[in-house]
Amino acid sequence: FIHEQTLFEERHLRYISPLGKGNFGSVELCRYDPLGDNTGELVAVKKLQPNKQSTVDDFQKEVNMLSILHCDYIVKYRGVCYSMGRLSMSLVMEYLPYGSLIGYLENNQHNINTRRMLLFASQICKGMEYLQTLRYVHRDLAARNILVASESLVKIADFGLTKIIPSDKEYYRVTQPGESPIFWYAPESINESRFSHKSDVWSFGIVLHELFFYCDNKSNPKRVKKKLLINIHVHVQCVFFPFKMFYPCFCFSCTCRRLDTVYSLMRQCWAYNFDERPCFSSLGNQIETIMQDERE
Ligand SMILES: CC(C)(Nc1nc(-c2c[nH]c3ncc(Cl)cc23)ncc1F)C(=O)NCC(F)(F)F
Repeated sequence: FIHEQTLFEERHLRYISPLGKGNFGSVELCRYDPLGDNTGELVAVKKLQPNKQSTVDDFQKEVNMLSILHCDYIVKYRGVCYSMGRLSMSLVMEYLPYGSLIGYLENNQHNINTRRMLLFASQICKGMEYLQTLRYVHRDLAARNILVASESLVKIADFGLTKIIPSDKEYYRVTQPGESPIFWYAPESINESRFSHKSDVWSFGIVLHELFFYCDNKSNPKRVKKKLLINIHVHVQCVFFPFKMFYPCFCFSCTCRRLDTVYSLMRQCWAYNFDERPCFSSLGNQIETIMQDERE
């Protein structure tokens, strides 16, 4: 079934530049300019590229899932654009000028402070709490999939891998795992292709690491893992217990007086047994508490 969808006419959608390649599609920056005088709004347009992994049906599901999300911490869906006589479809989303969080951290690593990163972390928590109320499992929570809307607002984006947990289960089992970003995956997701809100919590722990300890390339998760892959064959424990890998290179670009409390948040998210991991509301409360302390 098609939700009431705002229709963008292809002839008014002016291509500006490529934004990037996400799950199942490339996203372009366009201006929707029906008046033809360049006063139209900038939008991010995700074109479907049906391939072995994704069909038009999957894309329609992603559109339907996004179209019902209304949350300050989730990228806004604007509508759809049909082209080639409804043969191909594009997803139109709001354009956020500051780009992805990972790019923002790389470009601003020396002038973002602990308070701002705690604020971003609590906003991601709130966005994930909202998704959980709809039984959505994001399955690709990572700083590359968070957008920066302003100096004080981030939003969760890229719902290409998101699944809805059936009402009679507490997890979603994926049949054909795609090119899995295993470094952000919980052990049960790697071992059994099992995804739940608690596997999103594990990924949130990695995002916390990206936020707080992303001070330069050498401590960024992918490079740390690559270095390990090159230097030694990675023991299971290194992938499943990121803290074993990170602790030594916990460097600080920000003088965070609360290393132990932020680090304990990550440790909670990285509990091997998913039942022992906190839920997003508990994580949100703990982050708010650290923010209060930071204020004193
Ligand atoms: C695949 C795509 C395009 N990649 C990028 N988007 C944007 C980017 C910059 N501003 C944006 N406004 C809206 C949207 Cl959907 C993307 C962007 N900037 C850089 C990207 F690599 C993307 O969707 N990434 C996930 C996201 F970053 F959105 F979480």
